[in-house]
Amino acid sequence: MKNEPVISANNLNYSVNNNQILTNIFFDIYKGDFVGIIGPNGAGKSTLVKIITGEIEKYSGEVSIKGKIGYVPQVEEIISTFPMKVYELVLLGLYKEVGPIKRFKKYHYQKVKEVLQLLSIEELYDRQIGKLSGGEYRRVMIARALVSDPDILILDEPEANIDKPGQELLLNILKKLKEEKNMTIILVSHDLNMIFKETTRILCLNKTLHCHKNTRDINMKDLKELYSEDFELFAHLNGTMKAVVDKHDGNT
Ligand SMILES: Nc1ncnc2c1ncn2[C@@H]1O[C@H](COP(=O)(O)OP(=O)(O)OP(=O)(O)O)[C@@H](O)[C@H]1O
Repeated sequence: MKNEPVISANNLNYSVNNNQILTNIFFDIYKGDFVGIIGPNGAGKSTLVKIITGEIEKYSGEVSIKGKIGYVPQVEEIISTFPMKVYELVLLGLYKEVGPIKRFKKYHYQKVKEVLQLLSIEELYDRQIGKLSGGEYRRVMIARALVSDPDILILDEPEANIDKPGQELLLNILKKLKEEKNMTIILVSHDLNMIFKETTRILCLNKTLHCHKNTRDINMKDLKELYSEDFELFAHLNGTMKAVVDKHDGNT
């Protein structure tokens, strides 16, 4: 029998100004799951993530979370004039633990070094964040999410602005976190190649939950339903994605 879920949504509904954004969402996510959340633009993926992280509080239904969450939000522009060094940004990930009054201790700085090392960016420790490349900045944001040793890591479109080698590196890091720490990982992404390559479960979301299955059980029908008539174009634009889908598509 499986353990208790670490994230559980029970009849979750969310609307803003009478605009229904999420409807009747039920799902359970278990420790060590590597979950991909996919769906078209405006499907409510980021909204769902913000509900899980607690950023959005006024929803109806129940969402229960067991464990500490590390969150890498969708790409924000780097404010190049903002005078902050990489280690200072990563330390902000420990802010909840240290609080507004206490100062960071030596071991907090050590923790920052360790997490930068894990992500192979230790040489960025002292760099100004405004001088980082887009890919470097993404990894620093992941470091900030990981520095507090979360049980659950949530990443919202982390592949944006990163080149192919950078994406491979990112996937390898996520794989390592799952294998070595049995971390629960949630990855929101439009890159279906990336999603199909490493995730174990997929949530297909478009305002309602179309399906929640093992990645290997997702088929073309599920994806066509999710992306509707735009799917053929979408598949074409994604190029090799179709091959990945076909590989998994044992039923049609
Ligand atoms: N604060 C808000 N006020 C009004 N509408 C909102 C608000 N936040 C989100 N929405 C709407 O909710 C819907 C879902 O948005 P959300 O950002 O969650 O989608 P998404 O699936 O993450 O999209 P994308 O793939 O484009 O990032 C959109 O139609 C969006 O315009």
